[in-house]
Amino acid sequence: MMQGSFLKNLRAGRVQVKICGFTRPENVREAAALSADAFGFVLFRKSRRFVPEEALEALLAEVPQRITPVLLLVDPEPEQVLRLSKKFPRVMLQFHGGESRALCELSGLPYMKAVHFRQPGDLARAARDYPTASGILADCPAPDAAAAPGGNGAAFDWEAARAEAAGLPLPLVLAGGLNASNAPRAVRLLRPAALDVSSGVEKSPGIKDMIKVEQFLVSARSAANLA
Ligand SMILES: O=C(O)c1ccccc1NCC(=O)[C@H](O)[C@H](O)COP(=O)(O)O
Repeated sequence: MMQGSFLKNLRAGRVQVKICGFTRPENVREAAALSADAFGFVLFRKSRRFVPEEALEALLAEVPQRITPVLLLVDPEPEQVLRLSKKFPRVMLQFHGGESRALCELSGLPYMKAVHFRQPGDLARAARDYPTASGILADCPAPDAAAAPGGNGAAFDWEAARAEAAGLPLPLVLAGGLNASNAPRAVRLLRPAALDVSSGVEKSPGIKDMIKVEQFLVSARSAANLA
């Protein structure tokens, strides 16, 4: 059983929120007092928010039952997926590279598949290719100079994704360049099940700013209420 209910119990008029890229236990503890649905931890070595496996236990200990911890991987070895799932059986996995469906399903844990939205059809294809995913996470392709395939604070063309977002057979998690100012437009246009934010609620990479987190939650939730 997964902690929390991220991408489950979805309700019209409420958008779920994942805050991604925590690196410090005290920062997780502070954010846990607010009303997010999932917290993400990046296990990709080249990320500015990289968390080594040995640090996970202390970080996950600060995540309350109602919040889903998400472990983010980029083209991991099958051994790492199996090791993590044995050690942390209550997490959701997020695959942010070119992983096969078989690798995503290997552990039996719930998972999200991230896809870089480049053109119409990308989200629908991902939903077809990963029908067992708990959700399709739509992110912006990494800018040329970026070291990581996510967490770059860049948004894709939401208008271009509108038609397929409306008919997606899996929950849509919208990511990439979100902040408290643009979240209402994102919610109105794409009506995602969840928003995923990292750079837009940070003081510096890996350090979340609680004022920005709170502003983001209020902004996203009130927009969803009106949508
Ligand atoms: O956050 C990272 O450093 C990262 C590194 C490698 C792959 C994915 C990464 N982040 C993934 C996320 O889930 C982010 O929330 C998403 O890409 C949006 O990030 P941002 O545009 O900074 O809000």
